[in-house]
Amino acid sequence: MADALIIRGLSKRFGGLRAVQDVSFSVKENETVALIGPNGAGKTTSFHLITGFHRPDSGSVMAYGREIVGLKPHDICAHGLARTFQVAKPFGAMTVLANVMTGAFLRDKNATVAREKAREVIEFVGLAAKENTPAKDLTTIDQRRLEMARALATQPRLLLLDEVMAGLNPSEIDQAVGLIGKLSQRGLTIVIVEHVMRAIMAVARHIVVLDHGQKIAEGSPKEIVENPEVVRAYLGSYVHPPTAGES
Ligand SMILES: Nc1ncnc2c1ncn2[C@@H]1O[C@H](COP(=O)(O)OP(=O)(O)OP(=O)(O)O)[C@@H](O)[C@H]1O
Repeated sequence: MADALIIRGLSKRFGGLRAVQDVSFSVKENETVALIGPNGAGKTTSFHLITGFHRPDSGSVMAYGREIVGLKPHDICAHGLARTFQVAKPFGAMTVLANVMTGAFLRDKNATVAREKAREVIEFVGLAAKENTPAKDLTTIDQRRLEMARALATQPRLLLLDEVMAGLNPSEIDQAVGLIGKLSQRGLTIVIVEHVMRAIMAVARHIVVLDHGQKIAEGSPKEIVENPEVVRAYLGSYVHPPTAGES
């Protein structure tokens, strides 16, 4: 399979803090890759660097054969990379439909076409009954659905999901996992930042682990949960491998 995204030597400092240090990884087309690591590891900053919200100090981001470092977020979105935000930023007073149409307008300025496209993704994420609800009145899971719908309305090839499961209860997490699975079946390439490990294990085929801005491991979910350095830096609180003497 061809590479959708090739990241090489990505670095970003904030004053003296090296938020992302020489990070490299690739994402193949139609693959779901998870970016995990402890708080402050540099995951969201990596998303900001990939999607043009921050400019890296050094490094390269090739998306579908084109260098996108230096492009504006809008142009990166037009190139097929859409993202959600850790803290949802809908237009609160606007309805679900109007919010999603703002995404659809990227591809088509015709309001009728944009409305049609927006309705299609609203239906897909399960918000059809609430298309006229103001965004500020949505529950947490519906706000996440709206975030995804806004991103999907831009018709991306690659979707970057930043902690879309934060604050969801277990059954809502299952619904979100199901939705991500359906997107992958539709052919979308997905990069997901998430702390909910059982969700990561369910959706990701490949995992990249960051710690203090550096990549400390990458591999299949099985390789990652068995990696002692990853367990030490991050997974210790989630996975308890047998200690000496246990079977
Ligand atoms: N705009 C900024 N200015 C200064 N420091 C920043 C800025 N953005 C992020 N940082 C710092 O960079 C480091 C990496 O932050 P980042 O948000 O990328 O981590 P993260 O892995 O996404 O964490 P979390 O899991 O808590 O969301 C942190 O120490 C953070 O405080």
